[in-house]
Amino acid sequence: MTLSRDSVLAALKTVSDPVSGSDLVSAGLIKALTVSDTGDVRFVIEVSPSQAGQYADVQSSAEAVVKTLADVGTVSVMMTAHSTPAAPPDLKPQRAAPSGPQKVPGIDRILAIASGKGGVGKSTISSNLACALAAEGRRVGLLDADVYGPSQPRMLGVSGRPASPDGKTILPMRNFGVTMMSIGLMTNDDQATVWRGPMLMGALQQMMNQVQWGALDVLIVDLPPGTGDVQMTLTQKFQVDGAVVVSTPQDVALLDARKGIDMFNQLGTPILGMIENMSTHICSNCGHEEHVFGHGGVAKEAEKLAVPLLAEIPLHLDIRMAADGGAPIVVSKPDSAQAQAFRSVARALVADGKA
Ligand SMILES: Nc1ncnc2c1ncn2[C@@H]1O[C@H](COP(=O)(O)OP(=O)(O)OP(=O)(O)O)[C@@H](O)[C@H]1O
Repeated sequence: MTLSRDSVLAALKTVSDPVSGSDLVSAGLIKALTVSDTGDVRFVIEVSPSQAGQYADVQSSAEAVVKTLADVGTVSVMMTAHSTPAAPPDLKPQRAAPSGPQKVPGIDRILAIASGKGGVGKSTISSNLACALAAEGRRVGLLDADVYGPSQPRMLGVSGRPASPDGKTILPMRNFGVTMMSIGLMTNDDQATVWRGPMLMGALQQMMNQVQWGALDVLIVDLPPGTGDVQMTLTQKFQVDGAVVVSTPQDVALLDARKGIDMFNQLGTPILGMIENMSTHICSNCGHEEHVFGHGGVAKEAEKLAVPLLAEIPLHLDIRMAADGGAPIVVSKPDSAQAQAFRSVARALVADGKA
């Protein structure tokens, strides 16, 4: 027998909601419930912050009741709060320093890889850069925060669900010298689309603080495309040391990249530079080069925005095949020109003390 979602929900129905008087499930407080094949259970209890005090014992009661179920594995419960409307401005001088972005213990630097538009190769760049930094001897972590299309497990050739032997911390995956965790591995495939702000915030914090990253020189965060909740939460809660913005040379991708750069500027995150991906197409048969998406667009944009152009990565069949095959080109064809393009970005970042 394997543990079913329904039996977990039935158990949670026996825990009463101290505010509405009904139970946690009927009150709609249980979110993002997942039950793995091995019976590991995770869910979020989402409450209003003004009422959070009344829920002091609810988290432990919910955990306890699920733990009594047959065939249950580890049980991981998170409590999150809805955001409330902003309070009226306090015109008195502030004494306590506002709690700004925090450093994560054990992680020396956080590097965000962003793009304005989807499908421009942000995840491909993240995985290759992570492997290239590992090849430079750096202790590298890769957090796949792309809730809408997590791809790092496939790109790094790892599968299965992350284990949590003590029910509190999560063991990351590891391959090619890179320690990897994906938010996508915490949910069922169809759940990612219903994630909302507070849940994302809770999940991102869990990824940062509860994953056993070990000591890292750099944690690369592969962000979802655009300028949404994940970007905001990451930069507001954690000290992000730099962002790399990936774009193709096309006008439409560049327009979105500009919005991304603008967002990081507003949030005070240093932009380390831009990477032009799919810069030029190199035919894998004859080596002929053509500029499928135009040429030099990102270089011009980088100059205009006064940020460095870190690399121009060609559109090459080998890069796509390596990504789909679960071993990034930096690992599978380390001597190729394409792999060397990633290696030089990694070397430059290390030389600048950025990674
Ligand atoms: N330089 C390249 N040459 C060949 N194929 C590439 C290159 N860069 C990316 N690709 C391919 O393009 C597709 C999209 O890339 P990727 O998933 O990295 O993009 P993304 O920006 O992370 O997308 P999403 O927004 O969906 O997360 C993948 O199939 C990948 O293998």
